Amino acid sequence: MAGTSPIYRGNLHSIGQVGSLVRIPQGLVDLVATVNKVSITESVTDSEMTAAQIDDERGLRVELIGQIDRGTEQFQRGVGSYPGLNDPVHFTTSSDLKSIFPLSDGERFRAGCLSVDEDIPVTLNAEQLVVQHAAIVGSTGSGKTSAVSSLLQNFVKEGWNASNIIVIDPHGEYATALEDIASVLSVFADGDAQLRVPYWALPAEEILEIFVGGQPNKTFQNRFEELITEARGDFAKEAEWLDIDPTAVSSETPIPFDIRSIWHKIDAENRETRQVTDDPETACQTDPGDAGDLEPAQYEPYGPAGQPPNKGPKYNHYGNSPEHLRLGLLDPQLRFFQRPLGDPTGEDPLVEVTKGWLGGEKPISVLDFSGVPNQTADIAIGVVLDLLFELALRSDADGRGIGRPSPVLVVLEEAHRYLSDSADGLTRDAANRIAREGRKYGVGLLAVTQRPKELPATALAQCGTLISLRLTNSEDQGTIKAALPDTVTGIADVLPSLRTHEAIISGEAVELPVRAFLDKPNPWPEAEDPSLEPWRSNPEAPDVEDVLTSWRDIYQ
Ligand SMILES: Nc1ncnc2c1ncn2[C@@H]1O[C@H](COP(=O)(O)OP(=O)(O)OP(=O)(O)O)[C@@H](O)[C@H]1O
Repeated sequence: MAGTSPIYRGNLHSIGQVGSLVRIPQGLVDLVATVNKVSITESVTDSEMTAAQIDDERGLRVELIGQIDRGTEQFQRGVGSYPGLNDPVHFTTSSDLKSIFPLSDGERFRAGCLSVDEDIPVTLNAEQLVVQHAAIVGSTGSGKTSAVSSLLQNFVKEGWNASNIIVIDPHGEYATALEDIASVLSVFADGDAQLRVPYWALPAEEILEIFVGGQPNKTFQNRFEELITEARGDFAKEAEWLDIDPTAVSSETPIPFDIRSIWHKIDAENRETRQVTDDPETACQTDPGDAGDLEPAQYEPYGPAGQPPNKGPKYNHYGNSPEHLRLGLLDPQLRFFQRPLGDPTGEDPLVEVTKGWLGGEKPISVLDFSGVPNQTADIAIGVVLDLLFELALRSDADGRGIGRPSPVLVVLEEAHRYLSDSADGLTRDAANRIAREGRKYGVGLLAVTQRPKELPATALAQCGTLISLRLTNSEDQGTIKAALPDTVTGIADVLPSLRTHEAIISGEAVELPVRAFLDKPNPWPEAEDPSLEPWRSNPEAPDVEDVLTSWRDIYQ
């Protein structure tokens, strides 16, 4: 064909776009193939080339993917015959494409439209997408956050309005896009909108990592674990709603305990002076302090040159760690870990907490961790993933739990941060367990990342559907090419030149691998790049007073 952009029935057709489709008539059927590569043969040198030769040597490499029955106009995957030599190749028209790409129905929902023909919708199979895991990858600014927002908006709009979708939102980007269809829980909100991840649901080691950070004094750590085990056991004995053998409780069992009382006890041991070193009755306490208010107990200073008061048996054994723990407990950024506290006579507090994470009556829940230090947010996210997976694992298929009776989809923004080898141990294990085993128990994963290279190969291999936006880094492109089926690796060559919100979608949820424009979200997420307009139009110097006031407010 002469030229590459013919106009047919009023529409412009781009011939030979990588990712576009062609039709090859074969008797009663039309074979359909994807264009994988466009080339000019290298067998002729420039000097020998004539215009005619160049025309002759132009080539498309295509991958046969299916056939359309001319009678019924139905498309089916796979081909029954192969083209012969010199068979003509046609571009596909809108009506060909309509019979290839299924419309939204009770099983599929709209994701966007074909790049080569915006009138043809691209739909995704909801069940395959959710249960078989999926990944959305793309360099920064390629449109990942907007893509997730529009997919979720379309999904709910098209009828899946009682779903359990949990969006882990480390940067607070999704609230504006999803607030009509989601419950938004955030770390600094008040009341029911506050995101809560109780510290007592964590093993002792992680609790210390959150509140003390770094490497706490070893003696302190051992004593902390010992006291936690004791406190969890005592709670188990008392609690009416818990049916657990108190002697089987360890420092890791997720049973409530009061961390402030434990701090107060250890801190007092670290400061205690006594008249007689081995007689606790002779402690020289001047002020008992208050555990609830994090006020330390005070003691008389020890006497000079062996004079009483003497140092208590554990005086200064724990170094600065008790003080670091106190400061951690006072830190407003970590307050969301301190709620709810357990009440042995009340109800299981984890029931309310997990109901909140699942969004209550809303189909989506956004867990906004913005404002929390990365390392701490990562641990909290690990706890959420771990508990959700454990609940799904233990839910009966015909019960009222989550997982097999009602699948959960976890949307994991910045997935490389939680799945990679460098992630916190608890978080890495929880995220990888969902990637590996989630589909068996009805926990789906939608991993969103700008660094696919940093995802473990096993996690990417578990993703049945891959939505690849523009990728500019060659290592990331290599990872995605390796993850794509052999039939579409040619298409992957266009990854660096995709336009914003244009993607290659392949895998279980699509009929065929396609190059598509994903829909615009409405409303948009908080993903707009800041504008430089104020640099031209606003001559006043910035005033940060209000910002400082509201920042300080969180320390009240
Ligand atoms: N469907 C779309 N139509 C038009 N513009 C879009 C679309 N999707 C995204 N954009 C624009 O592209 C820009 C980047 O989008 P977005 O923040 O979603 O990308 P991202 O990959 O999540 O970026 P980052 O990794 O930096 O968070 C935004 O300014 C947005 O307005």
